[in-house]
Amino acid sequence: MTDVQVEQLRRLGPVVLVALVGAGTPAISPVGLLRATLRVAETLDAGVVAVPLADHDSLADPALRISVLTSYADTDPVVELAYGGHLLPELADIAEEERPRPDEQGLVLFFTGLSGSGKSTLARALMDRLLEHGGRSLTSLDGDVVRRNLSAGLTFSKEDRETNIRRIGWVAAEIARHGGLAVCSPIAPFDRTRQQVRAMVEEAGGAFFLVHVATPLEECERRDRKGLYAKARRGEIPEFTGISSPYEEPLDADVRVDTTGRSIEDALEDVVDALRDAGYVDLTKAPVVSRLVASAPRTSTTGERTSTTGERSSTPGSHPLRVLFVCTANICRSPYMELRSRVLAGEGGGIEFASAGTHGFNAHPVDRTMAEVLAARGVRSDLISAFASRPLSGDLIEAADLVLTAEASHRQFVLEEAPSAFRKAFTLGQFAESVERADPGLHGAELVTAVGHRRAGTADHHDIRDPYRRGRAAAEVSADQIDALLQAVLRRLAPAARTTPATPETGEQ
Ligand SMILES: Nc1ncnc2c1ncn2[C@@H]1O[C@H](COP(=O)(O)OS(=O)(=O)O)[C@@H](OP(=O)(O)O)[C@H]1O
Ligand SMILES: Nc1ncnc2c1ncn2[C@@H]1O[C@H](COP(=O)(O)OP(=O)(O)O)[C@@H](O)[C@H]1O
Repeated sequence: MTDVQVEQLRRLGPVVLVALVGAGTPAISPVGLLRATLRVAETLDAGVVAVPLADHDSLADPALRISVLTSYADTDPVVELAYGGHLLPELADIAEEERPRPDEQGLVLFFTGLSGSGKSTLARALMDRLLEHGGRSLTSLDGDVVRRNLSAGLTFSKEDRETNIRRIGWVAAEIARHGGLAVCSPIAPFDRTRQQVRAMVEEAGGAFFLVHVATPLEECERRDRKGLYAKARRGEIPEFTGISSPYEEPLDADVRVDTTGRSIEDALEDVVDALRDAGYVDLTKAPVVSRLVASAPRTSTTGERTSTTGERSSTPGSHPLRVLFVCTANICRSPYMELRSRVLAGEGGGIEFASAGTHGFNAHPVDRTMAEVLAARGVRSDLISAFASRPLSGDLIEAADLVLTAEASHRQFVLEEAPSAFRKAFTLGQFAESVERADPGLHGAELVTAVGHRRAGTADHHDIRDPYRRGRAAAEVSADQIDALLQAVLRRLAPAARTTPATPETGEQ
């Protein structure tokens, strides 16, 4: 309440102050609002009534607010407070207490930059760090993914780009309003639209943190991962940002990162440091362990749940859990994982296993050496000979509930193909380490969801080296490593299944 408003009240004579204290007060909590109203009433000839109202903030429904107020007022006039003025000094302490600490405030991390500058890559790497850290609900609004869903059908005209960015801004602001953290990574080439997003987020009580991925056009064009720059230069794509459509460099970025000649980890540190210095989140500190399980939403028992990132997670009993293993060519490590899992999980585990390769051939058999190792470890020869390799596709990732890769580079590939899979894609080693840390009471799909919200970081020792063409001994080493990890994972994913010992001597027949 401001000095202008109190003056207005004084002129009215005896008044009843109606504090609308329901959900939907954007800038102040119901308790804060009531405390402030009572304090102001002390200085006036005023009574106070607290009325809970579901959503009186909604400007779309002023009729509700007015009808509630008029029914309280009966025949007395209803007066709305004027806008403007300065906050009363006697309310400063309440306002101070109401202000969320920066590390609790809703937060929008907005990456902007040219196509190929590294926005998605850095945003994904940051999300990994945030997920390892835990403690905050996290939503990804990647440019490409938004274009396929929320903004499907929009073109790249100036007008449609602005609509696209405002949509992202609106969703991000709603996430921030509820204390969540949104990571957005569109090109967002226009300063005015970025400013609009900033205003929307701040109006919702959130903080807006702008990361300018300032990789120069020449470097983006040199990378040209999707071949779009070449097409744009040939005139095959009109209005291409940087070539035939402008990119307005931000002057208000919280951090500016040029990724040229730098590793992803190195470039990410600039963002991590800036976030820490701004007081929003300190990813250089130890993770928030206590929220490990509490923050992970449980799946409901009534059907499939679609998360904010669009990935699907199965409800126990609704369908078998679908696990997809991924390596390079899908002839050595991932077939081993797939076929060996079937043996280790046995019947009744409620899990379906599949595999694919980031550079998989179509319909190649299992590598001969690995086939021998599989046979020696109890996998039936008809299963081995029926195996046919295949390349990884977006559809396969989409259909899986859990994607486990041999190496971190495979996981990176998966996320480039399907950025929204970030909660369900892990290296096998990373997932095994994560399940060890998760609530021991969680299994199956619930365990996958929990680990998706809080996982171990990736580490070099998680990678399973490629034994292809390195002889039987190398294949055995990889097989031992995989077996140990599969045992750790399967006994938690499917505790009801019989999980056989890992060693060949005692292997399943
Ligand atoms: N004409 C044109 N200009 C720029 N980009 C184009 C265009 N046509 C298609 N693409 C692909 O779409 C991705 C950019 O979409 P955005 O939604 O982020 O763009 S914008 O913010 O609305 O300007 C962008 O993806 P990223 O490379 O991930 O940025 C491109 O792959
Ligand atoms: N330091 C770095 N940070 C981010 N990306 C990098 C870096 N170095 C090289 N790259 C590569 O640049 C490309 C950036 O692609 P992407 O993240 O999809 O960009 P954008 O989302 O901006 O279009 C990726 O192939 C990535 O591996």
